[in-house]
Amino acid sequence: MEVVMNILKTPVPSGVSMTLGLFMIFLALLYWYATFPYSSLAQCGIRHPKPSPFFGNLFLFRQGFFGVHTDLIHKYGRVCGYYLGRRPVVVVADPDMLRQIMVKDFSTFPNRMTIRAATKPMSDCLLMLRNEHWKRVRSILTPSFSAAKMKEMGPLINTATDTLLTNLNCHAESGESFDIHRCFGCFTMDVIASVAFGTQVDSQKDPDDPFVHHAQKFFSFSFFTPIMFVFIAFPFLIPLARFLPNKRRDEMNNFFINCIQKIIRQRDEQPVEERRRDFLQLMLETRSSKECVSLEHFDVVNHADELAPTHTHTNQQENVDVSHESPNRRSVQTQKRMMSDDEIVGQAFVFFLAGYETSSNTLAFTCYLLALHPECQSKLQAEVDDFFTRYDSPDYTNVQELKYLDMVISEALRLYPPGFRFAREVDEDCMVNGQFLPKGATLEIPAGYLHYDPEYWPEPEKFIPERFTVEAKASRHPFVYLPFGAGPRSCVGMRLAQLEIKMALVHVFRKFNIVACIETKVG
Ligand code: HEM
Ligand SMILES: CCCCC[C@@H](/C=C/C=C\C/C=C\C/C=C\CCCC(=O)O)OO
Repeated sequence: MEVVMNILKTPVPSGVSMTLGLFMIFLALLYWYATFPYSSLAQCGIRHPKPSPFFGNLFLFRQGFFGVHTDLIHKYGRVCGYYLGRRPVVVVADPDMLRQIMVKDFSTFPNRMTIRAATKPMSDCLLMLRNEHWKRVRSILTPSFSAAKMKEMGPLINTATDTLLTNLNCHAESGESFDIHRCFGCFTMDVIASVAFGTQVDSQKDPDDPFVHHAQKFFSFSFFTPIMFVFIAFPFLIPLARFLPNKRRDEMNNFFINCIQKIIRQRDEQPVEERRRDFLQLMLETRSSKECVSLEHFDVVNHADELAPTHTHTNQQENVDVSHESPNRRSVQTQKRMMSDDEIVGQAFVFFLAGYETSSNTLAFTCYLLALHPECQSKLQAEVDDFFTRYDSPDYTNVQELKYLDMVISEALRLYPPGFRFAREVDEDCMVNGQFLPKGATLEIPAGYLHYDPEYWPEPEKFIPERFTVEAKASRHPFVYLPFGAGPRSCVGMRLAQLEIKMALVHVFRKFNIVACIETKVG
């Protein structure tokens, strides 16, 4: 008692006890902040791995998405979850549920995952736009990828292919091994610059072409940087991100913005009759447009067209009627068919990037697979040789006769989908196929996982173009093969991608055999 009394008698300075008290309250608040978001998935009955405070399950993804998706789905089921920082993510690998989300209930899920750290011009591009803003821009752009427009692109792509063949011929004659992916990157950059912007970039002739250099800089972005961890743990700080110095990001953004603005100035200075009706011109003409664009029966890129028979079975696009949208999202069904300068630059930016990276990867992986499967390569070469007994050169219409080529490309896209995962946002609490989905969650579509799901793809690791015969396609669920996504928000550039890939490969396999070399990483 004596000791206790002595202790009680010793007066604690009020400043120390106050600080101690405040510190304890701070710790309690910090613990609450660090843990409170991590109940939403469990409340919906969505199973998920145990999240860590502040970062959730972020660190699962250190080695990429594919392995994590496979582990999560095997352990927690086809509808499972995780926390990307504080953001609840529902992984949906149920094909029927995907059909509902991406097509049937599209008006409930029209938006992608929000990336609040995005800066201009990325933040103005179609990938990032939302709701009526997205619908207006998408409806303006869709016609530039119509079948009629693709027919006009054929000669331009053939010109770029001539340069590609010249370069490949130099490599062939040298007898040296070379990086064919780099050749294809320069080819696809030339194609997108030419067909979309009427600009000869000629990156195939300039090994240090600035367009290719800056596009590569964009894709070398690393998500796991110290400052990203701060923003993931404290997302309310993200708006500050755009004010933080980021030399690499700003240099890349400014390069594309300045180049695109220069191309626009050159186009505006051209006599009207000399202006080519390309993708850029279509956007520029909306600056003074008085037209309105109807959004009620929103037209989409129809995957059931003749160029991509692969997709006729997967996820045929219907004209989606979005006029029945929920009251709080009922949109104005017509809007001014206009685009701001920032929107024009934003679309040009994403088309350079998307047009460069995805198609060049697909070309390179297709050649890699054919190099490792010479019997398939010979079968394709036989089809190509037969094609050239009937035609002098490929175009949008006649390439559709090359059925085996389409099967080879489809199988390459299954094994190596450039868009291996993409997302939709849950803007309101809702139910899909009996599963409650909470507002604010992200729905993640694991295309890469679906493409290797043994339930739909026997021996999924094997390269078997015959998986895409008409009969095989008809017997498979359409939403287990999503190389270009599905529904009104699917890839707007699919037709152009398919056309340039097919035209390039027809020319390549008419003239060359592709073989692996000692540097080829097989696996
Ligand atoms: C092999 C080539 C390509 C592949 C595999 C591919 C794949 C994809 C995928 C998976 C998506 C997301 C679809 C969804 O969320 O349902 C997408 C969206 C998009 N792609 Fe592609 N793409 C390719 C080429 C291109 C090209 C050449 C362009 C432009 C010239 C392009 C422009 C876009 C745009 C703008 C979007 C966003 C569409 C929107 O949000 O409305 N893509 N692409
Ligand atoms: C939407 C994911 C697949 C996009 C494939 C697209 C290529 C785009 C090229 C550049 C954009 C780079 C990254 C996209 C950043 C965020 C995407 C939105 C987030 C999400 O939906 O998960 O090919 O056409």
